[in-house]
Amino acid sequence: MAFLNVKSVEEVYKVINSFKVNPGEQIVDIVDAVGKTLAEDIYSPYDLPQFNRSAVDGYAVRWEDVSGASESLPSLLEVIERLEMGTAPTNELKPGSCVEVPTGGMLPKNADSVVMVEYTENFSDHEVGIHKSVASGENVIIKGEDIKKGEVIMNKGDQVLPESINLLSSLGVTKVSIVKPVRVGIISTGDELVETGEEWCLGEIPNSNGPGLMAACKLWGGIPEYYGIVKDQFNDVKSTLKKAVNECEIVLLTGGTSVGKKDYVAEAIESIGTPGVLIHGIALKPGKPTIIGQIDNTPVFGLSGNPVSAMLCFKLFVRPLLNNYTEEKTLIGYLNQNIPSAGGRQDYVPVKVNQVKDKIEVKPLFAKSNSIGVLTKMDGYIIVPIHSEGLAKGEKVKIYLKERG
Ligand SMILES: Nc1nc2c(c(=O)[nH]1)N[C@H]1C(S)=C(S)[C@@H](COP(=O)(O)OP(=O)(O)OC[C@H]3O[C@@H](n4cnc5c(N)ncnc54)[C@H](O)[C@@H]3O)O[C@H]1N2
Ligand code: MOO
Repeated sequence: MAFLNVKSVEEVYKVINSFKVNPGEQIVDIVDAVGKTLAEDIYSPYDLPQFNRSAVDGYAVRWEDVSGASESLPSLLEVIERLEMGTAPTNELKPGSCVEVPTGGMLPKNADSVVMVEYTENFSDHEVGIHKSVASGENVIIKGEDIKKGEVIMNKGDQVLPESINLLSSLGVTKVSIVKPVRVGIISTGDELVETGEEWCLGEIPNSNGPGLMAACKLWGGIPEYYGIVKDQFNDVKSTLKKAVNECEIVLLTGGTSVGKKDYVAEAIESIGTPGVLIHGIALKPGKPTIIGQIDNTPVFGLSGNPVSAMLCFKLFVRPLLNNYTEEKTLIGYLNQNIPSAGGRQDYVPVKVNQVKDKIEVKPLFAKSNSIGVLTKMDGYIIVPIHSEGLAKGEKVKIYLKERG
């Protein structure tokens, strides 16, 4: 039986890394680019800041005019201008003069430092006493100190974050080119399935994989295209798959991956185009019967009908193709009981974590891959390596936390 020739997870990643998913590029408003991948390097059109600015509310001075100033012997300076925020000074400093500046305000020519207002005393509208000396450059943000004109501020391939939008806005950049979100076709196969929201009879079940996978696509930067429920009929699976392959960059099917009489997914993939099925069977639990194929240039995934397996295999194998990859968050904890394993396959065991005093306690949730409830009860997974026959109580483990985007 084809899928008994299982491939290791590493071999699967080699196949996945060979896939070229190229949805093209698109220019969007910067706020709409958040979470997306940049398709271009971005160069700064300006120095940042664009002018020498004060970091404090105070008086812009020439440092030598206030050297030696103290409470008992203040330096007396002429106030030649009181600068309003958002305007440029109209005067330049001459020896013995100063300009009052607000935080962020532009420094007049020849000013090299700013004395904080707390260390000054207004003698009149045009005279201020300075009670403290400053070093040259003190309380000043120099033009271009943050970013230089022409500097690469973001690289092609970077993920756009809210803080990137702040930076781009500060430089007047309003649109950027991003990699278009990947369109992912989702087909739920199964005679027993009804759409969520519809009534169902005993023996039938609501299609939970369809909405679950659509949500996963959305969360991780793809655009889900839902093709509905398809009965376990070879021709129906084939025609829907063909349509989805023509319209999407990746196609997912759920159900029909095993070796049951009405499991047609592998056959349908083979019947449409080449190279067809590349992998059928992975040394992985849950997810053993997973199918990975390619029809012309479109990767096609036959995910197990079992929801725990479908969601895990999406995360492991489909998500890296969505151009939205961020490092997985992990935690270190200690098992509170033994976990047996058959060996010869990599086990992903759902776990709950609890902080007990100064230690993270890890409780395995021994759930079947059809136990949907575990998807919300679990905090993450731990991995039992392929050649291990289990993990022992007290063992230190890495927890791959359930991700939220
Ligand atoms: N003889 C063997 N049988 C099975 C093997 C095996 O090695 N030899 N492997 C088992 C494993 S492991 C898995 S995983 C499943 C994979 O089954 P299929 O992908 O063919 O899925 P179905 O049989 O269609 O459904 C399995 C299960 O999931 C429910 N399901 C299906 N679709 C949905 C959906 N959209 N939403 C919610 N639930 C769904 C379905 O009702 C079944 O209960 O094969 C084992 N069998
Ligand atoms: O591989 Mo299956 O998802 O364990 O039941």
